[in-house]
Amino acid sequence: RRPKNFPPGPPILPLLGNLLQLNLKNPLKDFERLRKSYGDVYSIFIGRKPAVIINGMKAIKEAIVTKATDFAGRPQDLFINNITKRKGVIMVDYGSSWKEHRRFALMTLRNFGLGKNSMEDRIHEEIKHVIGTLEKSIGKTMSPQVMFHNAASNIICQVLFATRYEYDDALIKLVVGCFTENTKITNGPWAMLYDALPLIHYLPLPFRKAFKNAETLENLVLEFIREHKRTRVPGEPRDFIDCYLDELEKRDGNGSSFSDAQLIRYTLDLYFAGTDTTSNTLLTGFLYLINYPHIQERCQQEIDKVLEGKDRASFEDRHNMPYMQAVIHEVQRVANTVPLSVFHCTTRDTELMGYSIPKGTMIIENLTSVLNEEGQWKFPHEFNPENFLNDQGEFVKPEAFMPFSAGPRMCLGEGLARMELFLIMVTLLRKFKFTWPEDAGEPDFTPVYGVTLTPKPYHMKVQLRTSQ
Ligand code: HEM
Repeated sequence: RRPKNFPPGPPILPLLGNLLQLNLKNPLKDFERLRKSYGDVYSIFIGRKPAVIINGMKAIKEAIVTKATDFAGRPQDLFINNITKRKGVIMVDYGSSWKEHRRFALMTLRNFGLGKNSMEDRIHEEIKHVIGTLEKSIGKTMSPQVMFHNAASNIICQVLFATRYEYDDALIKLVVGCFTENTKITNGPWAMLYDALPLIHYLPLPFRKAFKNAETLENLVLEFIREHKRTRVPGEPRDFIDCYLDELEKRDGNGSSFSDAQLIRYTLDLYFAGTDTTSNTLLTGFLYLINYPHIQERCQQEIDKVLEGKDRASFEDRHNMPYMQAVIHEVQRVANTVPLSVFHCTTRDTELMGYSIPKGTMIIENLTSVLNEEGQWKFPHEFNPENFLNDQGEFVKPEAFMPFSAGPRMCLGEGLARMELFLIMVTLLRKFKFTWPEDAGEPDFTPVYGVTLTPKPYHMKVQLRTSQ
């Protein structure tokens, strides 16, 4: 039963809750349908667990920005919490450990932006390898999926371990395999059964594979940490792990939440959060740009003009590229890369849009409902950079642009992601022309649902631009 004054929702079945009313392979359409019946704030039961779904900019902002700390928790009773051992940052509940670790990562990532071997240098270094891959495909068609995934993976590996891997490296294949399988298990029926039936936790069922994969990943990172401990020079960090080890030394014995075990999970969290998100956004971007050639050409004209005489783009150049900025933001809007954000949880009894929500309730912010919300966008249902341009052709960012979410739990890697998207897209569009292969049929823009939305695999034709 719904508690008193709880947000309304569809009738609940014993044990199953509303599971039968949702397409678990992709609930986005069901969420939209339920919004039409019950309003912007409604509830469903996932088995016996209540969850409040928040839709539309007004309600989402009231929750995660205005009542920020009330809604800044993470559920702690899910399968994924057992996999991540309640450490790291993404699934850690609101509290001092999360705060300390988040602050540390934000500061560290910001410091990488400075000086020699800055974040820009690291990204450009990786772009050279992407260009190398594309050059081998000139005049041919190629599938960009692995290339973009590896680029995003290598950029975050550079930040974490100051290392990059060849595109067919066995270690990276193992890492990607473990993460892919774990994401699938975590989103699948076995994780749901695990959550609903504690008695089955120790049975040899398919979800045990996820624990094994997690152990493999943790052992790999542990090896990196050991190697860093052997070779580091205190006070002269080469990468994120060195920075953390410096911090660990500084805090030693002060009852701090910093530890080797935290570092292992933190490293995995950052790797996981930083790869599929950026690479799926890039894949979506190129899918649209090759199918909207006039938009691609207009980007190239702007890039040529602004970068004339320069050997490479810098992130600062974005201020002189309103059209490119508009295109990248529009790509992020239609890509809707993390459609339901990461689940939140209320940290105390609270209220939202007149409803009462008890402490510990799972909160699902439906970012999809904001990124295509009618009334917030000039063209909510089409790919159109005009959504981010005013009448003078200047770049403007509407309030409803929240692919990184908002409030205290907002994406911690936003700065890095934006820099990657800008530098990669600008550099590649400057050098190459991308087209849809003549024999590829009609493009399918419908993404595949998951924690991140992924475009269906596609091929693109690569040509060197004549003006370069
Ligand atoms: C286009 C790329 C990206 C998108 C669209 C994206 C989106 C998001 C979203 C929607 C959340 C959930 C926020 C919430 O719970 O309210 C999130 C969290 C997070 N993201 Fe990203 N992200 C991207 C790239 C990255 C990168 C490159 C990193 C790595 C440095 C990263 C690290 C994180 C972390 C650590 C969290 C958890 C923050 C916390 O719980 O405090 N993300 N991201």
